[in-house]
Amino acid sequence: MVLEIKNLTKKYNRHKTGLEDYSITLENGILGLLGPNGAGKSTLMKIISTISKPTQGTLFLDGVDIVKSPGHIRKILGYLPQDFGVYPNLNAYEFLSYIAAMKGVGGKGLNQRIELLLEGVNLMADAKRPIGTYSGGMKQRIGIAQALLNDPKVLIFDEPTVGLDPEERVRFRQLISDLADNCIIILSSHIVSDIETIADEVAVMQGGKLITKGSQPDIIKYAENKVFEVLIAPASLPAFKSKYRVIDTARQIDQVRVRYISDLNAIAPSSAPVKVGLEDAYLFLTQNNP
Ligand SMILES: Nc1ncnc2c1ncn2[C@@H]1O[C@H](COP(=O)(O)OP(=O)(O)OP(=O)(O)O)[C@@H](O)[C@H]1O
Repeated sequence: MVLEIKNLTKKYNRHKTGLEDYSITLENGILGLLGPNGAGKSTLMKIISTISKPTQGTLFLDGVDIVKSPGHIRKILGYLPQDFGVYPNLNAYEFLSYIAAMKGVGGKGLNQRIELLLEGVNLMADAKRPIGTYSGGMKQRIGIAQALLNDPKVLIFDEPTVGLDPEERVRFRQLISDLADNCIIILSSHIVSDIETIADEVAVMQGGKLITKGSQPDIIKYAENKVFEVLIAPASLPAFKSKYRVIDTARQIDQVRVRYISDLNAIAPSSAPVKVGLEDAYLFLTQNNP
């Protein structure tokens, strides 16, 4: 499948723009959306899910205009919104059966599919108690399961790992990695490491705009030779922070190890370059595009 998004703009009102002239082309595989609060990640996901209409721009899925024909994507869409709500009195079976009915998914295999999904998100043991008694992470997992009910070909997860413990994060990754060959999967996260372990490609967004999209090695290249480490006295840290863009600090016995972004010709004395990762590149890119 190919999803072609061109010159997408979403204006909520005269003062609020969610997306501005946003163009991106997606094919099967996992795209990680990274961006600070207000970058436009949810706005983009809502427009692709046809929950929200763009002010301008086009979205074509395999050549079909999904703004004009939303039904074309809805029947193959799985969507976990950021503010996913549940019916607290229903148990997991009942809830998934209800969502299946809403999506027009039925047939003989439905119960088996529901069980498979409940196993996939590790909720089998709790499937018969009301969802209202679930923890936040368990509710999130039922949200993940409902998105997968209709065997989707376009899967959109807005902050899917919120509330999941490390073990459940791994389980989530496994669940969606298996689908990525035949599916366009888009997921947003504030946790760079979640995207890092799973995404084939990464799109970095800020202020409603796409800063860049590419494979992880391509994105990481932006920060090469731009990130350094130095040991300084704790008392010098405030002055250091006012001069450099500090990414991270780690307290040593009587010093602080500071990781920071700088041009090579402006680094602090005794600094050493570091091997950069996706988080460094993300911070570098969003810092340079205020
Ligand atoms: N319904 C709305 N009405 C007015 N402005 C909105 C609305 N929804 C989003 N916005 C604004 O659009 C911009 C993009 O918001 P969006 O929720 O898409 O960002 P985000 O990247 O998903 O952020 P977060 O990570 O905080 O969820 C923000 O400035 C936000 O305040």
